[in-house]
This record gives sequence, structure tokens and C-alpha cells, in this order.
Amino acid sequence: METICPIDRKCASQISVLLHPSPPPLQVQEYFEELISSRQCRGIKVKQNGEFGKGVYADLDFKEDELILKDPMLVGIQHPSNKIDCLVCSFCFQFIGSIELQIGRKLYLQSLGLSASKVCDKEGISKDFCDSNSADEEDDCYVKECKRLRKCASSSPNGKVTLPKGVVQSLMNGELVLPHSEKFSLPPAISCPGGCGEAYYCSKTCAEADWESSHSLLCTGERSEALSREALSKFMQHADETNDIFLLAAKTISFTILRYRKLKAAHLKRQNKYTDPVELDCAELSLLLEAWKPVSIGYKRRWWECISLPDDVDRSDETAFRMEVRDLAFTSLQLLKAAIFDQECEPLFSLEIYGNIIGMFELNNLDLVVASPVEDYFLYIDDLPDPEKGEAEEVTQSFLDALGDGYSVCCQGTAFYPLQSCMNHSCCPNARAFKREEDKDGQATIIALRPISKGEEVTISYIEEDLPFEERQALLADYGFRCRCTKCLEEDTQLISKQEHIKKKLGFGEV
Ligand SMILES: C[S@@+](CC[C@H](N)C(=O)[O-])C[C@H]1O[C@@H](n2cnc3c(N)ncnc32)[C@H](O)[C@@H]1O
Repeated sequence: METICPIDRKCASQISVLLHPSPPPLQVQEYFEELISSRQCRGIKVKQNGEFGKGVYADLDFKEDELILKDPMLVGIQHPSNKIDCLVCSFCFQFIGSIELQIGRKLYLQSLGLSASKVCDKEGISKDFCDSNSADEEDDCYVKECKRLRKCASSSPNGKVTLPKGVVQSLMNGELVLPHSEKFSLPPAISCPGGCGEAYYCSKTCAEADWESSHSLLCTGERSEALSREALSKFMQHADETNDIFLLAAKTISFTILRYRKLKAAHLKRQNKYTDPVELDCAELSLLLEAWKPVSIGYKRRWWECISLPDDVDRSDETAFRMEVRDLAFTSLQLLKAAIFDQECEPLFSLEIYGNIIGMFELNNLDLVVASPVEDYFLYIDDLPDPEKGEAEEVTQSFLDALGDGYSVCCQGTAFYPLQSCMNHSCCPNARAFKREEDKDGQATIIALRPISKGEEVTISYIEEDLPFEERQALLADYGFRCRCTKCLEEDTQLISKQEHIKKKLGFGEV
């Protein structure tokens, strides 16, 4: 298949405006100042002309362990396979429902994984499980969600449910309350207003915010604003089967389209006139540029050029590998285009922009992690004094056994954090991304590792910084650069003089 995207040719000039050059420094500065003040975090600044381009600098003195930044994500996703383990808000990523629902849902999904070879009804739900409660089947919102997750569940290991189905169901529907679980109360799980049965929220506010930010275009439910829900499901299935980074790219594109539509509506209201919406005239391009600004700030390269070569691919096959990655992105883009294409935002559907968005995720430090309250719950039970502990364990132990080793799996995903992604790496960092007890959602949290003085650059480590020099460099090659932090420059110099010393000793010195 030839992977030249026709849009790339047609929109070449708009694409190059979207990608090059990045917004003027003054605009970038204003953008970051607004962002920092919206986060009520006035102790930092973003500077653009540091040794490694943009960087975050302390604008106040910070003490050791002090919070430097809480950074909400621009876009984020929970890994599809992680959805089996954790039910979280699809917007802020905090755990929702109840301890009982978290445990019951996981055991239920494990049971579906086990029953992959069993006879299923036409909806793809395990008959064996559903038959026990067929009257409630249609009302059970989690059954709908399970349709999509079932594929992941069937590949999940050791999903062995030893508890009776009725017990699992009574955990899910709230009939069975576990001892002391009220101390770990969670926000209720609110279904997606679009009716997809795949997204859940901790509040109406989060549901609305997600709908406005990207979900109205990416919802597969009846109220979806996608062009074709069928095409959208195909796109999602392809992403689930290949690389979930495409889901993040789709969110980024939806986010930009919806921002563009809002900006355009406000612009037309100001102008008090209606222009032909088909042609991208100058005003529309500048609105698209404005909508794209939060994404334009991210450090980008084309995905197929910056992705590191997997260990099992030989150097001689590198070109073919990169072509394959490009073809995969092309296929995904065609599926997305069929689902949510918007003529006025046509350049966003070019392979060049798609490749750069995915490359941005590939190159930035993006892990989304939220600790599980189920782990806290079982630790609490374990710490209870006797006889309370014994009494509680009489009920909880069987659930712990059924859950197995994976009882404490945290919410895991990928996200783009606008300020954290400006933080440069150091192998001797003065800060780190670290979730404290009170950090219960998907925001990035940056904490000072030692006192940081006003004016000093705030650095984090993208990798395990205690590894030997060459191993660190190899890991950072995955992020597309060779580290030039003070520690690496020193160790590099030491390594060179050591090598020269050996050469001289062996008689290979300079002549
Ligand atoms: C997540 S971005 C950090 C922000 C970036 N400086 C910018 O201008 O957008 C990571 C990129 O910054 C540069 N960088 C960060 N830390 C570095 C280091 N210790 N040595 C060399 N380059 C570094 C590399 O180009 C890397 O790919």
C-alpha cells in the first residue's frame, strides 16, 4: 500500500504553518504564564532558551519534599488492558464506585477471561455468568462495558474466580458490604451521557468536561457527534490490537477540532456574520492555529523516525521497520478520518501531523499512574489489631485469594502533561514525579528531592538514574537524545581519559 496521504499534498502550506515554526517566543511565554496561573502554582517559570531548549525553572526557593507542581493532563488514556483491573474516571482518572465494585468488577472480568472458550451469546457475553441473573442483564451497565474489555480479559493470566457468581454480583450491585470499606469511600460511578457504556466519571463536572474536551467526537454511544460510530469502533479496535498510542492521538485531534469549533463560534459572534465554513480562509487558519497551540508547544518529531529500534529488529532491517510503523500510522489515520473527519480542520488528518502528534507522545515522559484504594483497603485490614483483624479477614480473605497477586494493580496509562513535558532530564535530578497519599487522580505531581533555590532549573529523571553511564545513555536513546547533564558530562570525560590511559598503556597512544 502506498502511504502518501493526499491531504499532505493538498494542505502542505497549512501543515507547515502548524508544525513550523513553533509559535513566536512571546506567545509561548504568554501561554505558559497563563497555564501556570491557572494551576495556582506560582513558584515556577518556563524559559525557552536554556541549554536544552525549553525548561522549567524555580521562581521561589523550594524545601526538600515540597510540592513544586501539580499538572493536569492535556489528554490522557488508561491502557485498555488496565481497564480490567481498575474502574477510574475517564477524565480525571481517580478510582470510582466503591471498594466492593472495584473488587467485584475485577472478579467478574476475570471470570469472562476464563470463559473465553465457553458458549457466548451474540453480544459476546459469557452465557454461563449472565444466565444466573438474566432479568437484570440489560440494566447492568457494566455488562455493556465488558463487551469491549472481554477481548483483553480473555488474554489475562491467572484469572481464576473461585467465588460463587452470586457473591461477585452482590459485590457489584452493592448488596454485600465489606468490613471497614466505608473508610475508603469513592465517588459514585456516573455513566457516559453519550450512552457508550465505556466511559465512566466521578462527577457530572468531569463527564461534561470530557464531553466538551474530546469525548463528544469519540463516544460510540447514541448521542455521539462522530461522523460514523461504526467507523469509530473500527478505529478503536485497530488501536486496541496494535498500539493504544493511537487513542491518545485521536483524543488530541478531537480536542483540537472541538477547541477550533468553539473559537470559531466565538469569532463569528464577535464578527456578527456567517462565512462559508468550507474554505479555510486566513481567519479560520489562525483559529485552527490557536486551537492547536497547546499541542504545538510539545516537543515533536515524526513517530516512525523517532521510535527506537526494538531489540529483536536487526539494524539491516531498520528502513523496513520504519516503513512498517509509518504504514501502521497511515492505516490508523484512515480509520480515524472515516470516523471524525472535519473539512475545516483537514490538515489535522494529514499523515505528517498524525506522525508528529504520536512522535510527541513517544518522546515525552508520559506515564499516568494512580495508586489503587483496594491495596490501601487490604493493607488497612492487615494492620487492624486482633480480634478486629481476624473478624474482618473472615470475610475479606476469600476475596484477596480470588484476586490473587494482582489485587493492588494501580491505574496505568499514558498522558501528555503540558508543564511536566517541559522539564528536562538530569541523571542527578533535583525533583521527581511522585504521588503522595493525597494525590488520588491522574495529575502529574512534582516534588523537590532537595532544596532548590530560586533561579535553578527544575530537573527530573526520565529513567533509573543510578544505572551505569552507558546503560543510562542507552535508555535515554529511546527518548531520542544523548544526555548532557553535569553527571553525564563528568562521567563521559572520565571515561574518555580512562580509555586514553588504556590506549597509551597498550602502546596505541597518539603519534
Ligand atoms: C520532554 S522534552 C523537555 C523539554 C524540551 N527541552 C523542549 O524544548 O521542549 C525532552 C527533550 O529535551 C532535550 N533534553 C532534555 N534533557 C536533556 C539532557 N539532559 N541532555 C540533552 N538533552 C536534553 C532533548 O532534546 C529531549 O528530547
